Order: sequence, then C-alpha cells, then structure tokens
Amino acid sequence: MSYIELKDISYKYPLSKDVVLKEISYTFEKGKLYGIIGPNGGGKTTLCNLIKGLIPNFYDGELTGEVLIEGKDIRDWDSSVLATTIGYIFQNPFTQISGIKETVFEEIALGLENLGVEKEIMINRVIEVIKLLGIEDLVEKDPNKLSGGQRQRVAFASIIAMDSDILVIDEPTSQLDPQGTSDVFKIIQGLKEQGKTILLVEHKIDLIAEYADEVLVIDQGELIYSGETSEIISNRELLNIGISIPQVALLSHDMQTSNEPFEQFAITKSQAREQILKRMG
Ligand SMILES: Nc1ncnc2c1ncn2[C@@H]1O[C@H](COP(=O)(O)OP(=O)(O)OP(=O)(O)O)[C@@H](O)[C@H]1O
Repeated sequence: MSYIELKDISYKYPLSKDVVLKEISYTFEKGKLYGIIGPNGGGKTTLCNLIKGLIPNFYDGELTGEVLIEGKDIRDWDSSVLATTIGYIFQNPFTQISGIKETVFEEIALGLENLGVEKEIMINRVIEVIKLLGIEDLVEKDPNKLSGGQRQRVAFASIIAMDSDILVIDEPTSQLDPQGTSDVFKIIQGLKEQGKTILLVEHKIDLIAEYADEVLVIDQGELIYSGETSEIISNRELLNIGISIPQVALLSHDMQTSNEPFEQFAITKSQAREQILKRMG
C-alpha cells in the first residue's frame, strides 16, 4: 500500500538557476527502509526536505507535482501534525541542536515539551531514549559544546523521543567513528523493527546493502535507478557515476561468470559466507 507517494515532482530553489529535482515519482510503503544514494549535489537532501515538508513550507521556489502522505497532499497537512509524523535528522548535526537548552536532557525533551506532553511522561520517555542510545554520560552536558559525533547521537535521541512514524535521516554517520556508526545502524534497525518507515541518505554502500529494503539512486536531480536493494546496488553501471558498489557484489559478479556460480547473488558479507559454507557442504 502506498504510504508516501511522490508524483512527478520537479523543484527549483528560489536562487538556483537549475531545476534540482526532475520529474521524480516513487511510492514508499509503510515499515520499509529506503536507502537514498547518489553523487554529491545530486539532490538527496533536497528530496529529504521535500518529504519532510520543508519544501514548500520553509523554502519557496518552484515546485510542481505532489507529495502525498497517506493519500493527503503534504500542503494540506496541519504543520504541527506533520512535524510529529515525520522526524528529520539533518545531515549537519550542528544545525539540529536548538541552541536554547542548557543540558542534553532538556534538549532531548524539547520536542515533547513543544507538544505539551505531561512532565512525568516526558521525563520517563527521555530517560528511556538516553538508555537506549547509551548516552548517559552526556545528559548534564551543554548541547552547544558537544563534538559532532555527540551531537549526532543527541539528534537521534531527540527524534526517537518524538516517536514519529516516518523518519528521514540524512547521512547519520558522517560524524561518527566505526563503532558509533555500527551503534547507530543497530538503532536504525531497531526502529525498523518497530514498524517505522525510514528514508535514509547514506554514502556507505555496505550499510545500504545490509539494511535497506529498496534503494533510490539520484543523479543530477533525476531518479535514475530504483527498486529492490540487491538489484540496484549490484548494478555495475553505478561505478560510471562515481558510486561504489559493495566488494561482495563485485565478487558475486565474478562468481556468476565462473564455472561454479553462487546459487544466490550475494551483496553482504553474511550472504557470501552462507553461499561459501553451502559450497563447502
Ligand atoms: N538552499 C539552496 N538554494 C539553492 N540551491 C541549493 C540549495 N540547497 C541545495 N542547492 C543545490 O541543489 C543541488 C542539490 O543539492 P542537495 O544538497 O540536495 O544534494 P545532495 O545529493 O544531498 O548532495 P550531498 O551528497 O553533497 O549532500 C545542488 O546543486 C545544490 O547546490
């Protein structure tokens, strides 16, 4: 069933000469994780801004086509309902922090406070999220003095606290080390298991291979490939536009042309391991 629908979307920012999104149509289903990939400047963040409703509500510009959420045009949604239905984790965590709260605890509570959630429920919810993310050491800290990686975790916490049904996450691991990246992806997987619909911009293709159900490739404003993850990210044509494909997928391609191909095309290490173990009996 279509949950979010883009219908022939084209968009130009007020000050840009060029159209930044070009005739994009796609249907997103509830509870799936969608990876959005593509070269720099292709339009991924702009697409996120659109789905979050920042375009056209915050940015002007020229927009044609429709964004429907649960069948209703995004322009007809009440802005406060939209803000709670869709959580957005910005690419730059420095812009995510409100700047008006003195502690991380208050910062995480801010969205719930704005919604007028009862104090006790709010406190319990914030504590729950802090434990979930393992950021107990940050609660008393000044959010304005955190490192990029810490801000990224706090941004996650703030959004999870809101319990939005749709999460638009723009490069969540750009400021994180490998351990932090793996922790964040465990959280994203947990959110998916809770039935959230997740749109995730991420350059790390191995993570997309492992976690995404479907992938959209955006290049120069056009949706050039879209569909089921293994089909899209095993496409060697991606290399021509500067997108890497997982090493495991390259290995699978080699295997397909060998005398003993894999029974199933592998795009993650665990899938390749399974194929190899099968082969070994
Ligand atoms: N506020 C703005 N006003 C005018 N042009 C903009 C604005 N924001 C982005 N652009 C332009 O729109 C195009 C798409 O940018 P966007 O940030 O959506 O791409 P992206 O795929 O997310 O890039 P990256 O991977 O570098 O984050 C770029 O040419 C960019 O310069």
